Amino acid sequence: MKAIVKPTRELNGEINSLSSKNYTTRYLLAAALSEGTSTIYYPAHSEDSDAMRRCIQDLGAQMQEDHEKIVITGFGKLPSQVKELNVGNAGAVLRFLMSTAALCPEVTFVNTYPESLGKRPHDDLIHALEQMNIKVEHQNGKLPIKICGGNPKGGKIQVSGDVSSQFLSSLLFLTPLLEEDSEIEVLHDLKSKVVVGQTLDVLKQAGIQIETSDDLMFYKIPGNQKYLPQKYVVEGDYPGSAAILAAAAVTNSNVQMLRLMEDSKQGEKAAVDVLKQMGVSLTYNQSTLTIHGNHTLRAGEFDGDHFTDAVLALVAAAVFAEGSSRFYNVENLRYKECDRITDFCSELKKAGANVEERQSEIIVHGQPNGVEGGVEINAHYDHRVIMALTVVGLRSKKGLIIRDAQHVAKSYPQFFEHIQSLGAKVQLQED
Ligand SMILES: O=C(O)C1=C[C@@H](OP(=O)(O)O)[C@@H](O)[C@H](O)C1
Ligand SMILES: C=C(OP(=O)(O)O)C(=O)O
Repeated sequence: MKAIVKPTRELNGEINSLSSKNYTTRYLLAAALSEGTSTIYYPAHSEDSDAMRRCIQDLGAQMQEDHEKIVITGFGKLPSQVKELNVGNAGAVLRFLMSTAALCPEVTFVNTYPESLGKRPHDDLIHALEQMNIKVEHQNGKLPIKICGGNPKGGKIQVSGDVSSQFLSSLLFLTPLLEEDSEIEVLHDLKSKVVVGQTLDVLKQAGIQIETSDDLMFYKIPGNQKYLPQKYVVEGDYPGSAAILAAAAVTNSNVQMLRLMEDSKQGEKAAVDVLKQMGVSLTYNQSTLTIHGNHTLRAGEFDGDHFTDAVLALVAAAVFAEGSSRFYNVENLRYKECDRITDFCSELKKAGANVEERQSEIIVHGQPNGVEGGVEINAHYDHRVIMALTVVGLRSKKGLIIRDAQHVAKSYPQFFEHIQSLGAKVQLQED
């Protein structure tokens, strides 16, 4: 599918924000690891969250879903002896389930996106699993990956956190179920630290006890715990909504976004502060966020590790700011659906943006008069590239054509419908 994005000066209206992908994947897994019946209200529907649904069902979770909730009876620590799992292109789902799969004798994660997830590294998690009596067969740390488990053991575990926080989150889900107590030490750095807070939040709601150091680098996890069956309510999604906010920030706009909690633990909530710092007016009234864009943005310097999945959308906004912006501490964007520094910058340059890349930074020289556009963009299998380039296209002179725009469904299938409903001139065309 192609998205033909035309220059658009105004966006107005109200959007019922999509449900949080990161909370949905976590609640689904916590429900599956419980032996009782849990209910999740307003779960997200996207390729990634559907991948988690499908895999936990393959592992033996029973589920029934209607338009508002999903009722799940979990398998506890005794999943079905499934041989193969397909996570699609979902990194978090793969990494979280690599630990869960160790409760089965032998599970192979297949490689269905060789050009995207197939290129992402999982070595750090593999090394941690190997310390737990789990044998892992892999292709240089990449898919396909076979987990030979059956009898995983807790104890002292070290895991590196400088490529992805998902490896640590994965271990935090499995270790409470093991017979032995565990201690997890995070080596090097911990990137995307904020999202570990969401893991701990969900584990706490599921009745799991974990002692955590203040810097989130050390954990004590008692063994023999049980996930309690629970009622969970999924809040709105900041990473996806950040793209709508960026679109509103680069146009003349008056947009309300419903269901975005002001006290959310999602790191990408920082998109609100970043845009405020760039001079955009944003206000909350309970959980409705109103944004007024007036076509004017100021540049700034931002530590992108605090809002990993919103960096691309905010870089897109900075493309139109007065002055030069710097998004630093973002090296791990290189290990996502594509290389979100090199690949993203090359698409931005095609569109006419003035950007520079460093190993762990994106520098944007703003062009308040807009970029040229008039070119075709390669999506690189990346939903966040698609959304960010849509933002750029709205304020380009000749528009943009985004190829393979169907990949937006990885996290936000309604993105184009939502932005069209605000008045964005976007046409979708099947190939
Ligand atoms: O734990 C999670 O659900 C996620 C963690 C982050 O990944 P990294 O820790 O690899 O940065 C984020 O980018 C991803 O979209 C979801
Ligand atoms: C990187 C992302 O997801 P994942 O790592 O789960 O594939 C994302 O949603 O932007």
